[in-house]
Amino acid sequence: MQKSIVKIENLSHKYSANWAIRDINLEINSYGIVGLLGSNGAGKSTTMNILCGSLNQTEGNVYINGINFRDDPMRAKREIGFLPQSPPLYMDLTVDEYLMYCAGLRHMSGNERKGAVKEAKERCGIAHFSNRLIKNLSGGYRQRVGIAQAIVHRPKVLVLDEPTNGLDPNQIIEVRALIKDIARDRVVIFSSHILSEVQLLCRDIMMIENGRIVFEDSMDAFNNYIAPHSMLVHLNNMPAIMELEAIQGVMKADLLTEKLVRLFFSGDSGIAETIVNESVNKGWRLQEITLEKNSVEEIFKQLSQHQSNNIS
Ligand SMILES: Nc1ncnc2c1ncn2[C@@H]1O[C@H](COP(=O)(O)OP(=O)(O)OP(=O)(O)O)[C@@H](O)[C@H]1O
Repeated sequence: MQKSIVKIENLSHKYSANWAIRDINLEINSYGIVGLLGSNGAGKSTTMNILCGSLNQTEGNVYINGINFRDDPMRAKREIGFLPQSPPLYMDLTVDEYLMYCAGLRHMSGNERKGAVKEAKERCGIAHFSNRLIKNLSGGYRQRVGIAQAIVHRPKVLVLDEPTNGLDPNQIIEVRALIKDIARDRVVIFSSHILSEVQLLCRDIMMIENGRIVFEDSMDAFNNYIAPHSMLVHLNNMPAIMELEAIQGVMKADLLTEKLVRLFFSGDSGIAETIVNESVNKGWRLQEITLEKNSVEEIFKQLSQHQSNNIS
């Protein structure tokens, strides 16, 4: 049977009296980016810290390449790289000094270190800053150095806790491109509370809310789940509601004002075009159509609701 690259089994963690995460299960069997999405305080950092061996869980097991963290933490840690929310950088070291130091912390031999640092710098696009003090780098380049320290020992699993937080828009684009490239030959677990970022980068998505998984599936399945199901239609000559509800694909029409109606529809993407055609044919004088997308908060609410309905 093929070993999972990452397997999390019934993971729970409690800080003093309060459970921060409860019964998290996850299995990753192929390379690519898995997004961990959750609002503030949902339990992302707790999950990631346990996954990297920085925090000892209260209950459950974490396996990296089949190695149980509890049984052999040293060997499991060799397979994993971690960039925490605040990158662990030494500002008064140069990029080379810092990465050599990190390779040493990863128990790489003297001979091995030089090649590994060179490779990590090239992969992260910082080779030209080898002798620059870290404090003299921009935020985006510091983040690249943070990613380089996390991959210097060539781990097959990389965990990034909100890696684009605090960067300017150009730096965000560059760091995202770097993460995409790095995920070609490893698993990257990436946390964010920005839905659009996770949608852009990730192959799979896991959503946590109040310490519990509320959604876990492919990005495609998620996008289907959150596809808009309603639209606002502004018509100068509003027809009877029954006439609107008779349009194929329209489930329900709610009249909001004399000229504004909300139409609920099933998953059909051609519905807007149908409305335009009907409006032209019947002289409804269409002014505007707006698809109504769910906000992240609404999605969390729906998913949490869905989960508690399933439990009860
Ligand atoms: N060291 C700690 N001691 C006590 N409670 C903690 C500690 N760290 C986190 N918590 C609590 O555990 C819960 C989960 O926190 P966690 O930091 O894992 O969430 P998060 O999803 O990473 O949030 P954020 O996006 O704000 O970083 C929160 O209720 C938080 O207040």
